[in-house]
Amino acid sequence: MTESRRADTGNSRPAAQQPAWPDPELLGEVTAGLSRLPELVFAEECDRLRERMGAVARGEAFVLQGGDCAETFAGVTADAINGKLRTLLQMAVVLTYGASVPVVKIGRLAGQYAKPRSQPTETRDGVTLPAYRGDAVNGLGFTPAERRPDPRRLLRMYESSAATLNLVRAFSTGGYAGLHHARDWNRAFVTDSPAGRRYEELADDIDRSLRFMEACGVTSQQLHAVEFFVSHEGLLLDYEKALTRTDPRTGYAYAGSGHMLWIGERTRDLDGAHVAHFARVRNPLAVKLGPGATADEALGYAAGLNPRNEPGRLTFVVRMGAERVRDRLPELVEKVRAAGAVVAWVCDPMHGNTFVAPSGHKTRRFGDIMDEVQGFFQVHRALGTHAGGLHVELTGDDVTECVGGDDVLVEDLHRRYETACDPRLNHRQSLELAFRAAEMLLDPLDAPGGAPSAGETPGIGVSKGAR
Ligand SMILES: O=C[C@H](O)[C@H](O)COP(=O)(O)O
Ligand SMILES: C=C(OP(=O)(O)O)C(=O)O
Repeated sequence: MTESRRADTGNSRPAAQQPAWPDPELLGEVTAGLSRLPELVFAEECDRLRERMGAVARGEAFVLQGGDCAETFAGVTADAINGKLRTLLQMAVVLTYGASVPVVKIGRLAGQYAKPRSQPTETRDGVTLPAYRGDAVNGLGFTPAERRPDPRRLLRMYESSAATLNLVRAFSTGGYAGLHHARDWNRAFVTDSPAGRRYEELADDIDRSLRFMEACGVTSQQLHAVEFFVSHEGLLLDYEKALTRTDPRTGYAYAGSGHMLWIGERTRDLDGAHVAHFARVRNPLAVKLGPGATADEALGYAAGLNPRNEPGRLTFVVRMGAERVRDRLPELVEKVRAAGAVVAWVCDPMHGNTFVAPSGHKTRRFGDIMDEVQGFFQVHRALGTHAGGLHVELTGDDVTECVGGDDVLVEDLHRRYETACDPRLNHRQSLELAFRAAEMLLDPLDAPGGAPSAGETPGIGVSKGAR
């Protein structure tokens, strides 16, 4: 099995992290079928998100991007999707209200079905099989049949994304996402936590403000709907290419698979097929930057992916790790600014802080996550640049995958460890992160930062997953 192969992306660059599809003929049939299906998102929506991200790049707004590490086909249920949406909306309300900043809301949703992996194979008890690469490629079960890449899964990716997006659209425009329901979003969750109680108080404040506005005769449609976008890693070039469409209005190509696509840490080779492919589409794009990213690379993405230097086209999602963000980030930000490149800077405090607990679970400490967020805000405050947003892996479910925050201990990890790939924040941890981030946005120097919270054991664990 080869780890990478050339995808037919209209260029002959090497494509990293592509599955070794065993049946090229079947792959061809599937991608031909996909290319006949309607796009999942519309060019106008992508343009609108690019405008919103332009406000982030100019320092006028903040972006919250979040959702599963790996969506699964079995996870396409109304409860699971609503839980993620409500969690994101609650976090956005906390940030908007707490820090008085408009928040652009983007899900890691409706397309996050493929994963890049550190190793192409996995070995258990002497048996070696292909690594799980997301439901779009193979199954999580550790059997040869499950782990065999099957291109028909790309069709299920499309269908699952369409079903999810349908719910997202209904949710965001059907009334329930309006601010009048801010309290209701909390109802289905366990509210008996410090962050849950704090949220209830905030919802009271919002209710009072809305009643005041209504009493003054102020009504706005905007209070009854929410603008919500979807994003995923643009990893599987066979799928992305099949979903690329030309916009008849302008003649530009758009990725029809999601509003925003990001290029991952493992596929961001400036001479690679991912950068070449996404340079051709008009969607807003992001590139993940790990601790090894250089300023020259950052400038290369700016030149290659945003040659017109359009605000909102390019976002850098920084995932350096709590230990490195304060050392590594300033040089990148300074050189990008000095070159006059307009980008949005977003913090992913998850991917540089992964380690394996003694129980064998991949996890992250809430304290490390908050420490990286604080370091990110501090760097931008010191340089006078805009800390533009957060990119987090989360779920509305009451999982035990990340330690700390409110109540998850290392001993608890096995209780509800349900992720198909990396550990996610649960609902309580997500809310707590939003409250703390809102405080940091106001004052990154004095806000309570990354001190370990109850339940965390500093110093446990090995194998930092920096890349
Ligand atoms: O989500 C990110 C990556 O796909 C993930 O961290 C890779 O995990 P691995 O190092 O276990 O392959
Ligand atoms: C793979 C991911 O992250 P990164 O590319 O930063 O490792 C991810 O966000 O799912």
